[in-house]
Amino acid sequence: MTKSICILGSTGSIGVQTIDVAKKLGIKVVGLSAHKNVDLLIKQARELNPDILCIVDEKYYTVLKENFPDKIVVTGHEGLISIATYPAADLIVNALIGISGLVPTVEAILAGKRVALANKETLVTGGKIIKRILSQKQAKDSIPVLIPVDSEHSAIFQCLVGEDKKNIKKIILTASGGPFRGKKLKDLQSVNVEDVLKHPTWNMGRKITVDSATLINKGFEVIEAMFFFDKKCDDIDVVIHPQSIIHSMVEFIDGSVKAQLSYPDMRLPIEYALTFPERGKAVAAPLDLARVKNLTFEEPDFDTFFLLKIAYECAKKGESYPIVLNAANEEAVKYFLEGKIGFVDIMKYVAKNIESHRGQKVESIQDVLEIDAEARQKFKNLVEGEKN
Ligand SMILES: NC(=O)C1=CN([C@@H]2O[C@H](COP(=O)(O)OP(=O)(O)OC[C@H]3O[C@@H](n4cnc5c(N)ncnc54)[C@H](OP(=O)(O)O)[C@@H]3O)[C@@H](O)[C@H]2O)C=CC1
Ligand SMILES: CC(=O)[C@@H](O)[C@H](O)COP(=O)(O)O
Ligand SMILES: [Mn+2]
Repeated sequence: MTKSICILGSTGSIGVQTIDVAKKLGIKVVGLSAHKNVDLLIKQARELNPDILCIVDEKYYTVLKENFPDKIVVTGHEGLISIATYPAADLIVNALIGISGLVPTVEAILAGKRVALANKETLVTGGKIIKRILSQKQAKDSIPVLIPVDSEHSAIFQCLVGEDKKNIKKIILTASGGPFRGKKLKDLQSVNVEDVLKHPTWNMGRKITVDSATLINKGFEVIEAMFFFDKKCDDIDVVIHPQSIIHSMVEFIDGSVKAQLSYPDMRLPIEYALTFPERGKAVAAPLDLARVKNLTFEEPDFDTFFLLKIAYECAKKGESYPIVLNAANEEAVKYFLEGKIGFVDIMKYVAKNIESHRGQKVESIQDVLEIDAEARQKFKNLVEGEKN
């Protein structure tokens, strides 16, 4: 059972819930990181007394150091690596957003750590490289080096305990459908940030909430599932399930389907990642299906939410395509949240970035980071070019 953890991104939605779960489980938190939210990081550190703290935005270093003169205080991207490889931690919880989580995941694995991975962009962008690194690491025991925190992948992981992967016929990812389920493109032209951030079932950070509204989040989860469970994207389906009670399913070759259910509460997959192969105390409310009454399912609308279709195409092509998809999307979401582009523009500009991309082989993390940087610049040129 995990005894001590570092949390990369402790001040975010997953990070805060991880602290709650760690406290309930009596797990020691020895390292915390934030990007800019130094006030919350100080509050968390006062309560948890970790050994090491990282504030990525270096202008807050002095504030942190003055508050914790006797602690290790690190900054910037290098600081994240210090947290990700901190000797006293059994397990690293990666709760960062975007590709910022990729190198810390790689460094943690190379340092012999297990990683509870919420940061799906790690596998979207670096899945091929991570898979190669993991294949070279002898698993110390039956516990995988990378444990999924993403609710769907945790659900699949739970369904696969005691199963032979060769008997998997299909993975079925469930999706809430987001705040605009049932809408058509013509209805989405004037939706604003507030509308987009009203997720119907989950309370999450801003970026993933926007990704759930465009459904690219589910596209990323298809790619994430490919790497977690060694399946091709053709064997990974998406079904719209508005209640978010079934967190995903596995269909086996004999036609039997296993599912994992609970109320939508991320503390459950977080706890499972921290306690696997045991189970912890119940943090999520016990499920009362009689109260839920209906569990409904629909086909995804790939025409309106075409980024899901594009994500499948990128998943099939692999190599640089998922990296460009993620980079363009990260930039587009940032522009949208800053009020610089509209909601439908997110999908339009990301699609344009992919259309004009000429695929490249990816052989190293350096390749990933270069392709990412190039794609971000191309996105900016595209948007600025259209504005001028
Ligand atoms: N929230 C959820 O319920 C779920 C989230 N996930 C995935 O988990 C990950 C985290 O999501 P969520 O908790 O919602 O995100 P949040 O935006 O709520 O939190 C992100 C955390 O990362 C820090 N951070 C942000 N940008 C950077 C950066 N460039 N470098 C270093 N640190 C950074 C933030 O610091 P600061 O606070 O200072 O900005 C914060 O601590 C994402 O990959 C998401 O897709 C998956 C399933 C569910
Ligand atoms: C809680 C979680 O895992 C999120 O990824 C969630 O699934 C997003 O909701 P959608 O199902 O709407 O994408
Ligand atoms: Mn998810």
